[in-house]
Amino acid sequence: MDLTSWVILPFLLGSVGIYGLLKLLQRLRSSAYIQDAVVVITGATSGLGKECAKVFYEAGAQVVLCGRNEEGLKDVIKQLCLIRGGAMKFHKPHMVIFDLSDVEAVASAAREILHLVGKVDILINNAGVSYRGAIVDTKLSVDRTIMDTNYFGPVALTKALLPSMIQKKGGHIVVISSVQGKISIPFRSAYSASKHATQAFFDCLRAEMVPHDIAVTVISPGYIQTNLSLNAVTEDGSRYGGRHVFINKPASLGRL
Ligand SMILES: NC(=O)C1=CN([C@@H]2O[C@H](COP(=O)(O)OP(=O)(O)OC[C@H]3O[C@@H](n4cnc5c(N)ncnc54)[C@H](OP(=O)(O)O)[C@@H]3O)[C@@H](O)[C@H]2O)C=CC1
Ligand SMILES: CCCCCCCCCCCCCCCC(=O)OCC(=O)COP(=O)(O)O
Repeated sequence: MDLTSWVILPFLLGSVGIYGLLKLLQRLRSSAYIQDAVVVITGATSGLGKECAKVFYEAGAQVVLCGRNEEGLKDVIKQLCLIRGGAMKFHKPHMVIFDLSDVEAVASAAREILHLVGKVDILINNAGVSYRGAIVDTKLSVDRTIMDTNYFGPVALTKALLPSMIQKKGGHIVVISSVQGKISIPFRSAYSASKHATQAFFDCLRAEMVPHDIAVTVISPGYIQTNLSLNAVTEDGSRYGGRHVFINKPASLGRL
């Protein structure tokens, strides 16, 4: 036998084997982390929230779906119950109905969540609303509406659930911000301001939660085609009702 058969071949096969084993362990560890975990998702009736609900349900999490539209939530739950395959064991999804812009409703929703499932492992602050308008024409009440939903809502829900997470010494808090939480663009002042505030608050929280083993993640997506533009609030508080036209030129700000 030559050098290839005695040294290189066993080395290559061994490396592939070890790599495969590590990958398998990694997969088992991450699915074990999600299996049975309590995952609370706001804005679960549509877009990113609905997709998160599917992914976590499919991985065996106990999902608590939050929203203000009962029929919408029931519809998502029906869709989840049709999912086959994935987790070793599926948990019946829960729903909690409240308007995120009403801080008192948020506090009682947090109590309801803890009563239903006893703890929260992962909180996904996803719900949000868009805004379109010129600053000069926009009523202050509109700025407040956007801040109430996109900033005070997630802040209030997080604060209400935080003591229970600190007590159990662990968990993960996620918030869906936006590229607009880092860069401001014209005619989106209230939205961008709400996302900048969100970024700042959750950055502070991340640092404060280090001793409690609670991870805090701010996610900043770019454009995704969902119902967000459709439901954007305009200068006078009315619904925008249109969709974005994506102009396929890299240099243009086609969605402005
Ligand atoms: N789509 C995009 O391009 C991007 C989105 N994002 C962020 O992602 C998150 C999800 O948005 P996306 O999925 O796109 O949008 P959707 O409009 O599809 O979903 C928004 C969700 O938030 C809920 N929601 C809105 N206001 C309230 C409220 N006051 N109380 C309770 N629930 C409420 C909606 O409920 P209902 O069905 O009752 O309206 C809906 O379930 C938002 O925070 C958004 O800012 C960030 C960057 C890009
Ligand atoms: C060298 C300098 C380059 C500077 C480039 C600036 C580019 C700015 C890009 C801004 C991208 C914003 C992505 C926003 C993602 C987001 O939150 O999308 C949702 C909305 O904005 C709300 O939807 P609507 O359709 O109502 O705007």
